[in-house]
Amino acid sequence: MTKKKIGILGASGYTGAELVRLLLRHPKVELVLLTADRRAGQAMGDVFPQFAPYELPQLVAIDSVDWAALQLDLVFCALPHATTQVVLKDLLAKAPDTKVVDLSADFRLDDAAAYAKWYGHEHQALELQKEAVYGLVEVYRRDIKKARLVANPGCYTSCAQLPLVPLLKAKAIEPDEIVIDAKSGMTGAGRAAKEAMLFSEVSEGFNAYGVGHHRHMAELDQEFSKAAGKPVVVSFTPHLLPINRGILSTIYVRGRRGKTAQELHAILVETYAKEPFVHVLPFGQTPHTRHVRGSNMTMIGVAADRIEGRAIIVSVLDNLTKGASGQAVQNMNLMLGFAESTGIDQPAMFP
Ligand SMILES: NC(=O)C1=CN([C@@H]2O[C@H](COP(=O)(O)OP(=O)(O)OC[C@H]3O[C@@H](n4cnc5c(N)ncnc54)[C@H](OP(=O)(O)O)[C@@H]3O)[C@@H](O)[C@H]2O)C=CC1
Ligand SMILES: CC(=O)N[C@@H](CCC(=O)OP(=O)(O)O)C(=O)O
Repeated sequence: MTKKKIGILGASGYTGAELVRLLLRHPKVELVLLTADRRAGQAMGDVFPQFAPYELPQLVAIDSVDWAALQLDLVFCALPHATTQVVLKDLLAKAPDTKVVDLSADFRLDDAAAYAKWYGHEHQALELQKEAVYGLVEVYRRDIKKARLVANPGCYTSCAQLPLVPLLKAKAIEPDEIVIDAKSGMTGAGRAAKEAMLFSEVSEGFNAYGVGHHRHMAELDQEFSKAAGKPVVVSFTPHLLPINRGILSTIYVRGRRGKTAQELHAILVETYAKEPFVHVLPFGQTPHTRHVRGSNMTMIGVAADRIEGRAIIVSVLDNLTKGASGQAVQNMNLMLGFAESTGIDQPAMFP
């Protein structure tokens, strides 16, 4: 079988490099286009020495790409939000048969007004915003298979949605009493240098940020409202953890109509019994970020709170894998008709 032709926009960033790492082992695709901005013109192996032993296309500037001539089967877009919508509008106008998995936040929100409110400007590609399918595979698998443009979910939001969406759909928890206390490793902030991200300023410390106003609340509200069948407003606080990879969310919920923590656990066990990338631990056990590092797995633990009627859920994933590039490859596998786990079934690196 001829291999599918794949491009990665933003291959010199963290999620772009993670895509290259995963796709080098994928038997059904070949990487024919890698783009960069500041690093355009360089070899991938010069930017990331771990790729020097492999044959890869040189990094090029997006402006130099002839989309109509290339006719790629699928493009992963790993660019900053806002830039993404301009680039993809142009790409899909010139190559309408190319499929796209977008890792940015640009196409995750269904509503133009919500986008403008949370991102501070009008969306530049409203038609594409309407067309995009939200790419959390465990929830939208059937729609993703038919989609041309998939909006890969956010890393923080995936970590919270995987335990909470099934519980909201089952009407097993109070939608108005969800509290998500989330901590992310530093690669979540991308590779572009910022003073606040220096080792000397991040190591041996810990802080909350975006308190009460982080943009990921819009994505959580949207997806939780769909799952609950009524508007949900969620409490979510992100923290910057001085580790490279990983997100751990501690989530506080109240069972509805007397549902116990054991019953919530049973719903998650049943929901995910056949899912390759979500593992629910035995009741009372909780996961560590090391259990998922470098893998596409999400691990979920449920325990009873001492406060009657409440439960504590702990969910972990690797922000660069299930939180971004692994999830994106899972989406690609569905969109191109491959087995869903192809190229992303490696277990975690430990320690
Ligand atoms: N990091 C994470 O854990 C997650 C990230 N995301 C999202 O994925 C996207 C990529 O994130 P990440 O890989 O972390 O980001 P990085 O900052 O690490 O990489 C950004 C990439 O985009 C390129 N780029 C930047 N500006 C432009 C521009 N104006 N035109 C063309 N190319 C440009 C950069 O090129 P160069 O380096 O050569 O300048 C680089 O290749 C973002 O939208 C982010 O929100 C989603 C989930 C998780
Ligand atoms: C640690 C850190 O800074 N994390 C980023 C989220 C990661 C990301 O870029 O994800 P999205 O694509 O979902 O926006 C943040 O808080 O904005």
